Amino acid sequence: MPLVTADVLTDSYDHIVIGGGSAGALIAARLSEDSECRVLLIEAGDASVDRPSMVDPALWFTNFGTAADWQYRTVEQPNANGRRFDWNRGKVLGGSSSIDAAVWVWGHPADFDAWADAGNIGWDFGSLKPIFQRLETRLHGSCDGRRGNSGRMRLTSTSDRVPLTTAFFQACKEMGHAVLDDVSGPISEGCGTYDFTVVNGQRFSVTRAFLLPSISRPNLSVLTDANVDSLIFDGTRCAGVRGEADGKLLEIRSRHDVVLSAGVMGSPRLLMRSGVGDAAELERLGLNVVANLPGVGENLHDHCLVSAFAAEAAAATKSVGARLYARTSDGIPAPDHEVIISAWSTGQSDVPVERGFSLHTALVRPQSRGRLALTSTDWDAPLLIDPGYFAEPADLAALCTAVEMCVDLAAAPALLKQRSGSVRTPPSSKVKLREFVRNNMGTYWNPVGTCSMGVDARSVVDPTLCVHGVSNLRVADSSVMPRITTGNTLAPTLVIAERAASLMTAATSA
Ligand SMILES: Cc1cc2nc3c(=O)[nH]c(=O)nc-3n(C[C@H](O)[C@H](O)[C@H](O)COP(=O)(O)OP(=O)(O)OC[C@H]3O[C@@H](n4cnc5c(N)ncnc54)[C@H](O)[C@@H]3O)c2cc1C
Repeated sequence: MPLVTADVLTDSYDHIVIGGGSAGALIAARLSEDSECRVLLIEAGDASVDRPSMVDPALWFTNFGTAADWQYRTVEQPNANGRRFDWNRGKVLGGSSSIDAAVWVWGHPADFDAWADAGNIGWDFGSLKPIFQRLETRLHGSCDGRRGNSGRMRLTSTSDRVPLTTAFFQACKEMGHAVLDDVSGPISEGCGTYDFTVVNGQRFSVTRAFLLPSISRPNLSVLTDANVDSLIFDGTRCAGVRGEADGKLLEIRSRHDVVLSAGVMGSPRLLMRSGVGDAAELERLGLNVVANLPGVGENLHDHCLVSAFAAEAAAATKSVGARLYARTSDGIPAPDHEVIISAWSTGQSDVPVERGFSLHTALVRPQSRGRLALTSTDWDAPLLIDPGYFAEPADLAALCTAVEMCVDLAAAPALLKQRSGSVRTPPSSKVKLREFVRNNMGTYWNPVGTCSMGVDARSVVDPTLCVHGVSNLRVADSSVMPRITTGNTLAPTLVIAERAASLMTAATSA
């Protein structure tokens, strides 16, 4: 891969993009389509995306705890019986899209309409739908005007139905849920198959989709193994970045906007280290205040996932690729939980892992909010990461109801036929079920929200993704989501990135 080294960098570029992850890789590729625009992309991780653990999507979790994982860890969660959680994030070109589970889901239209209703003009579903379509190519399955067929992200659908998939759909039907064509595009209530960012059995990450086809452009410089330490400000104008690569200190200027795409932890961290954040908190740490933005690091939230049910399967099966979106109560604008069926069993029980199946459920419209903060100005100091799991009691209640719905689903006649031998069910008493959920839930790897987009005093970026109170600086990644989407977060993050690139191109050519 033609990458640059620190010694060939020039003193300034038109744009500097910090973080070559999902959003940053796309933005750098898009901005460099203008051959007059010199773009520098800086990534802390390396470029070895051809290691087997990244090429084979089934090995995604084997990247955990390696050098390609930032290996963040939350603080103790009082509502999860004091447990701490490992939060994996990709530290490699392509970022978390290089180590994720490769599921592709747009989200529910109500998610984006709620962003727009909060004052974020242009972020309603109707406006974003063409961007989702423009991003994707669905290699199998119908597009029928709803989905895209000429975008860079190539998707494989799970259209080959193993008996377990058919039984899952039948059981959903028996429980009164709709059976849909697919649940990968705009989410509706019901069950269906979904798409993966996988082509011919290999991961099709953002690096492959966007960066590799652009990387030999003379106006695009991609520097890996380089850590950005802070932003340079001339007054309140962001003028460039400071960092380190190959043991060399870097100080590089940017003519136009610097784009912060360092992810849900990296972006607020760099803002705060550079003097943009809650003034009192920054002063306490001895940092100079450039802009008082109390919302930086606030609004951290995540989906949480629990394995609800496992059973020995009547026949071994390989892949499933189906899920259900449903509601735990009436009166909410969209489904609030997702049920995933997997062709292996999980949990501590005598159900054999390889010859079992499981139902997992995730709370996909959580109300709880946490925060991220610096603990010190030392780069190596751990971040304070508090997702605030179940800070709102309604979240625990909803996840318990979702687990009960999984148990009922597993008892529906169609799935009952797929079971043989041992099963693992959660406790039936309400009190014990709450304990079960507190003790067994974990991250669904979708944290967002720490540089929230909006127009109120707690927001960090405006609807054009420009940071409030300073100039020449945008944030464009999963951190700007004001509230999490109902599905996994890669596709919406790429929509944010596409929109950021369009807004920037329009601004520089104006
Ligand atoms: C294990 C796992 C499984 C997941 N599974 C799915 C899934 O199946 N489907 C789905 O839709 N979503 C999934 N997600 C979520 C999805 O991957 C993320 O929402 C999305 O990739 C976030 O993109 P981002 O650009 O915000 O951040 P990232 O992709 O994490 O990119 C941030 C980049 O910035 C770099 N960086 C950070 N700090 C600095 C610095 N100081 N200097 C230079 N570079 C820096 C990082 O190294 C990284 O490359 C998963 C995530 C994980 C971790």
